[in-house]
Amino acid sequence: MALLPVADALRLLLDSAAPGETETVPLAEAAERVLAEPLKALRTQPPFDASAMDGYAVRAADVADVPVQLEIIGAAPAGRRFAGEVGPGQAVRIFTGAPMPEGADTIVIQENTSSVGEHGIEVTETVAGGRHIRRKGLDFAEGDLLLEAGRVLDAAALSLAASANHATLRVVKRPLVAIIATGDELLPPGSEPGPDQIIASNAFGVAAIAQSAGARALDLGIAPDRKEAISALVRQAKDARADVIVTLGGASVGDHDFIHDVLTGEGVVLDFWKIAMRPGKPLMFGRLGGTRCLGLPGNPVASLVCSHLFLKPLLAHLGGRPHQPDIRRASLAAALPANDTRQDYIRAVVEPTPDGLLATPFGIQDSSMLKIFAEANALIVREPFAAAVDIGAPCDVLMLR
Ligand SMILES: Nc1nc2c(c(=O)[nH]1)N[C@H]1C(S)=C(S)[C@@H](COP(=O)(O)OP(=O)(O)OC[C@H]3O[C@@H](n4cnc5c(N)ncnc54)[C@H](O)[C@@H]3O)O[C@H]1N2
Ligand code: MOO
Repeated sequence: MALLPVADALRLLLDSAAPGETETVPLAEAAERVLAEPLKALRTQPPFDASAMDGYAVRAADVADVPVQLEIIGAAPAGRRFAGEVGPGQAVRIFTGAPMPEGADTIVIQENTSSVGEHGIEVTETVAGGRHIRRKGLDFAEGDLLLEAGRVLDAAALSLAASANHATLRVVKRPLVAIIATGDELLPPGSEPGPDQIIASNAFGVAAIAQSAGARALDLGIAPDRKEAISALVRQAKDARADVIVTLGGASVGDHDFIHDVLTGEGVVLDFWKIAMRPGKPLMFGRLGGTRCLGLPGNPVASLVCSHLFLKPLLAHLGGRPHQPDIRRASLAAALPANDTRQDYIRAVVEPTPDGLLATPFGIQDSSMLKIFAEANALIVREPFAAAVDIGAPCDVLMLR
């Protein structure tokens, strides 16, 4: 049977994947969350004409000719306005952020004054009317639209929401990803493996990728290669109301590869199984009601490459986040042979040179090899049936970091 092209698999996977439920969170917990509804200002900022400088609130007409002496009739620190009115020949000591007193129409900064006795100043520089005054509503007015729905709440957005007097924000719920490892040979890190056992590694990288896409990861541990044991964890994932269930391993066709049977047995309707990609050929995707199920191949590099290419955009869509793979042009530092039927993702180091990016592929690309994956910062992407190419040929690279 012909393998499904990567682009078709991605289309099926993202079909109808849209942001789901929303929740209200305190502002202090809203960083990097996705705003679920447009945000309007609950107040006007500044709520009054305010001084932008430390100095004196005066009448511009009084300081048209300098030097001139003025009488200080009071003070206006930030948070406490001067109650009276500034008359001719008078000034009010004022500080940045304080409301402008009645009668004054400009600010003389204190550097342009000197003290005269206990209650007077001499103004040494003239200043035009309206200087150093922040007008009421300069930043925003009550009712203004401040942030669009879908905005990822970065530093400026959070401070703006706070300034507009929102103590909580309505955000898109972070999708929950339940991760199930499978395999009799697997033990968690920190164990003492027997002679035929290895350490389970995939869940950690997959969880990290899920979290980088704004999701929560729930590691349900390792099921042995028994259908009932795997089914039990799939049900546990359902009970936890996972939006996405990810299984690791058992996706291929061996005698101990049960994921296909378990998922379909649990009622999963498969959208696809096996795609034209290396690594990652046995990738499986289906739906169990509203829950999406992604069966990742067990080989560690296949698990992670499939997570970058499929799980990440799926979670971004479900969480209402933008997702744009970072694909760039580079030239090859090594010749590559002709490609076969599968789209190839080749671990490589991409580095800048005066002539542009240079991509150096690792020589051996077995999909069990994590060390070179950790050294790689990119994947060279080769189309199915791509012709053999020489050193220096252009190529596409998917940047990973
Ligand atoms: N006859 C065929 N055999 C295989 C095919 C095929 O098309 N026909 N495909 C190969 C490809 S491609 C891959 S990828 C693997 C994936 O198979 P599975 O998804 O069934 O994975 P497993 O057999 O369970 O494990 C493969 C390998 O990865 C190790 N593994 C599994 N889970 C983890 C984990 N959580 N952490 C670390 N390592 C893990 C496992 O021990 C195996 O060494 O199938 C090929 N075979
Ligand atoms: O996914 Mo397998 O790792 O293509 O070899």
